[in-house]
Amino acid sequence: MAEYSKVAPTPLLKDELDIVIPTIRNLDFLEMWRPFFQQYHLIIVQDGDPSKVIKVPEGFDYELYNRNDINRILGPKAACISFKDSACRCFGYMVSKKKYIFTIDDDCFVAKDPTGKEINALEQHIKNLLCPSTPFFFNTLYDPYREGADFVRGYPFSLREGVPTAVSHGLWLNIPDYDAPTQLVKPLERNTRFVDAVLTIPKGTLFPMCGMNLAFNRELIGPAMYFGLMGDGQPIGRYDDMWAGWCMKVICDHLGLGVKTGLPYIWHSKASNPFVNLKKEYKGIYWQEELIPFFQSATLPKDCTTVQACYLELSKQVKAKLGKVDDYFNKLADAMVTWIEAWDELNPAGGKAVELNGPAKSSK
Ligand SMILES: O=c1ccn([C@@H]2O[C@H](COP(=O)(O)OP(=O)(O)O[C@H]3O[C@@H](CO)[C@H](O)[C@H]3O)[C@@H](O)[C@H]2O)c(=O)[nH]1
Ligand SMILES: [Mn+2]
Repeated sequence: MAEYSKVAPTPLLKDELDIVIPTIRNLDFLEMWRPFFQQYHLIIVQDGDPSKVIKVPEGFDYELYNRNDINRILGPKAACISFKDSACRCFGYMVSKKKYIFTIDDDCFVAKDPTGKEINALEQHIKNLLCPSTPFFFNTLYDPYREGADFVRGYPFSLREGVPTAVSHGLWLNIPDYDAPTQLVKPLERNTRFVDAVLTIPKGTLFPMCGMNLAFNRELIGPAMYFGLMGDGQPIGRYDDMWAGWCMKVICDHLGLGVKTGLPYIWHSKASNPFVNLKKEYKGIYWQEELIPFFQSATLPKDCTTVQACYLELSKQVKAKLGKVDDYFNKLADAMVTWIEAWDELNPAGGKAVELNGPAKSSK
């Protein structure tokens, strides 16, 4: 079980954590994060036109991959990495060699808590990841491992050790991550509610995972964090993180790993165009009425004891049960297999990841 303490300072993990940023824009937002991010290595996944030069502010240690790099490193397997969609960020998870990942969008800024203090979102994610989760029994006083809280009366002592935390899902002030129809009917709605809580998502419960402010233990669950085929040439968009969240949660439940949501908050500054979003999402809005029952009833065999084995089994079930919903899911099932093949190629089991050709640019 990860070392954590209610009172000792949160470990920086600066040599064990990479920050992955998908981008089609400039990275000026890093200036606001500099106090919290400067000590960490950044993996920047440049989407769209690879000939565009993305300027990284001075003083950050980074590696940057554009589409040419992805194609060069993965060859034909690059087809599983989306183009012209934030889903491309998962390439950063694959090439990282660190134990932890934090991914953030380039229109997310430092938020303030109700006292006006700037929130170090990365520090809170690290706290969440180093602290156990409690998926088997709900603690009504929220996170029992937090200073000033504990397990409440009636909470089984046999369950109080908790389980390792695989994912920490943060939230957003200002522009909430709403779907296009909700954005259209509530264009002016802003999230001003700061809820001071971290919750373990109970076993057997799915949730809509947003990739905007997300951290995970790459060694525990990395191969399941495939942000599915979206964007250019695909019939759907803005379901990349949702797909990853559903697959990840089924696997975490099977392997006895925890998933948390709540703190930390970031300040989401830019509402993407609701009409463009509607075009990307509309098939997903009705497909998901079939996808959710699929994931809710998905079971994995006992002999699936690694994330890769679970993921490949899930891809088989996707093909068998969702292929009839739309041929897209046959393609997605194949892409899930390709993703695992590429992951294992770049991250040989047990060994250091193979240095395949390296990034296009880096600060080194
Ligand atoms: O083609 C693209 C578009 C964008 N990006 C980068 O991805 C993130 C998110 O982009 P943006 O903030 O414009 O979009 P949102 O609607 O706010 O994103 C939310 O919806 C989810 C869609 O999957 C996403 O995970 C959420 O954050 C920025 O960093 C863009 O630069 C891209 O790489 N390619
Ligand atoms: Mn955004």
